[in-house]
Amino acid sequence: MPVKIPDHLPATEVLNKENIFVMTESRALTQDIRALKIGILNLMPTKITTEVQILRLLGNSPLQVDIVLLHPKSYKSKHTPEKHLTSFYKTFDDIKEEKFDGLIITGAPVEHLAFEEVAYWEELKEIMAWQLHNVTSTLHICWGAQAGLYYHFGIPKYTLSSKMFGIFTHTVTKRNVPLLRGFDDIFLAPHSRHTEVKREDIEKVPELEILSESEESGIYIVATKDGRQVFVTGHSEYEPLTLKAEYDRDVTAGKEIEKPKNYFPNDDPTKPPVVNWRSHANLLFSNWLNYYVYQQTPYNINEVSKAEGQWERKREGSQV
Ligand SMILES: CC(=O)SCCNC(=O)CCNC(=O)[C@H](O)C(C)(C)COP(=O)(O)OP(=O)(O)OC[C@H]1O[C@@H](n2cnc3c(N)ncnc32)[C@H](O)[C@@H]1OP(=O)(O)O
Ligand SMILES: N[C@@H](CCO)C(=O)O
Repeated sequence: MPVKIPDHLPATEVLNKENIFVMTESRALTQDIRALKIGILNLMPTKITTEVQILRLLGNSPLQVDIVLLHPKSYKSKHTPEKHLTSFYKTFDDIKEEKFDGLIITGAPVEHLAFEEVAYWEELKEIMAWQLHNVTSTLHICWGAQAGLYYHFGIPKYTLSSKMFGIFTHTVTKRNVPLLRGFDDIFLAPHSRHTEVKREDIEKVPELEILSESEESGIYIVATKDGRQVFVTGHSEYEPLTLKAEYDRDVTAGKEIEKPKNYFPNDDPTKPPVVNWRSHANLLFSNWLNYYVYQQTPYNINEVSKAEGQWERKREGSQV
């Protein structure tokens, strides 16, 4: 939430320059507040687990958030009970006439396929095209990020020689960006993927900025300069035992799999992992929700298509 301060307090200018959100008294008096409408396009096979992980992070804010769960109509999920989907989920057809303040597109275990081979690719393309004019900001996670970067900007994914699996150290590449507000200089986040996107491909796209990366695990956070699309290649939302579950699953299946790096104490899979990425996950989601959704989206949700990116607003010197 913004700090509300007197109109001409000198701190306003200093904090504005640091992108710390302050609201003058006159603006606060005229501010209307409503619940935010956030869609979660859940592409994971472990849908119920993913719901909990994402809702836990979205719930860590004083803002009211209305959640709409979405699944692809063009694909029949093998692992999620039909009853769960019919009870709690909608499809794109149900909501395409509506506007959303935010949309989250999850990961999916389909990296081994070309994007075009994914059963719901045509539907996802439609959703990604729709999102440009009907959602204020979209947060893409892992495969969702690769799919978004490919669909919107033609950025390819590359197969890694071994799975990027574990907890990795990241640094802030671009300072004073609201999404990274309060981030430590070095912070940790989980990765669990067989593919990557490359810096040189992203740097060719003028609309994109690399916000955070890791020496070991590569690109981590990329966003459009207007903040309306955010791409995160890791899984900050993962719970303490999620990587262990993936590791145990692959060991049981007799697959060749290395232990997740920097995860088990002394690299001993019989010991419970120590969580060191939770504070980062909470900050990433609350910054996105606050600065890229709440502060940007119009009070009248039907005007979402007209929402401006925050960088443009800042340049014009107007109050967000
Ligand atoms: C890179 C990232 O984004 S990481 C995020 C993905 N991470 C995870 O999914 C971790 C949890 N998943 C798992 O542990 C496993 O996928 C399991 C245990 C749920 C299932 O494993 P398996 O039975 O070996 O795989 P299976 O062949 O059934 O396919 C798994 C999933 O792949 C996806 N999938 C596979 N082929 C396709 C395809 N052609 N088109 C679309 N989706 C596909 C589906 O999501 C499918 O599950 P669903 O039908 O329930 O949605
Ligand atoms: N996180 C995924 C990677 C595959 O896309 C898994 O281990 O299932």
